[in-house]
Amino acid sequence: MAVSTFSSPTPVFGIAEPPASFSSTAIGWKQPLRFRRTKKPRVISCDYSCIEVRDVCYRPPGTQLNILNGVNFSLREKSFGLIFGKSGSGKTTLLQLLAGLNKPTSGSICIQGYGDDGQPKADPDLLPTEKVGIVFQFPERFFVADNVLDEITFGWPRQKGSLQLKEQLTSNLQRAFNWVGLDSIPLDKDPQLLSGGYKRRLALAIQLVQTPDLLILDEPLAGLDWKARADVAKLLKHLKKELTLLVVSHDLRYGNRVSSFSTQIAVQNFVI
Ligand SMILES: Nc1ncnc2c1ncn2[C@@H]1O[C@H](COP(=O)(O)OP(=O)(O)OP(=O)(O)O)[C@@H](O)[C@H]1O
Repeated sequence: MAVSTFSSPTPVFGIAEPPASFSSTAIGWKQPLRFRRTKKPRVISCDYSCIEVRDVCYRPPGTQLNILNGVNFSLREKSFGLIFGKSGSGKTTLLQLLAGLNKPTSGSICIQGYGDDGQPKADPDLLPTEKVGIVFQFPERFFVADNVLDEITFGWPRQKGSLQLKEQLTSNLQRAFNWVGLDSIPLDKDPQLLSGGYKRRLALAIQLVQTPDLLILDEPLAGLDWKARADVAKLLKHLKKELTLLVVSHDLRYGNRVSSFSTQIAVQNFVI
């Protein structure tokens, strides 16, 4: 498995050496690092932070074999990263660690702040798992409600005392609907009657209400037709302006085209 990161707002296909701070270790599958940069990074003279996975190993409890061995990568805020690797190489395991569903056996997952000189500003903080959103594969299969509003508010607190939190969530909901372009959809519509692309938008909105800093998407385009793929890819490109995106794919060809994840599909949309 390999991890690529991109910080360019407009991806253009290209290959470059990884920055010094970036390294990757093949996991299970001995694949050398593939790093594709889209453009020369802009030199931004201000502080910034990176989500950093440092020497992470994971061995499931009760087993003798590490699924992940010394994984390292750094993903700058508001950038787009891709985890790709063969089936069984450990992608899902890694995203479960990032989302806090499991803990690394060793190593750490943290946020490191840097000054404009590129030097770490202070000790890193552990990545707060409540700031990580995750959209699993085929999220629409897990829809439980019979209307859009109930679907999106399904996990909200039900207790009386949490009015302030609900107000905050409602305001976030409005923003999330605008972000993903769901504002024209009636809230009483059955989610199962939405098109494939709109179902994915709804799954994204559910996560965006919680205002994550990092949004992980497992195969976000899987099972969609070309139009819905173009639609969702365009949306992801838009979302990258607001938060950090990490996309997981088992399709190596998809990985090879990662830098055109947004642009190729946008071109396809343009041509058609
Ligand atoms: N709890 C566990 N105990 C033992 N082995 C496990 C456990 N969880 C996962 N594995 C094994 O670890 C390996 C990596 O699994 P993982 O699901 O992370 O791979 P993946 O890259 O996401 O695969 P895919 O692309 O097929 O979804 C697999 O061989 C899997 O069988």
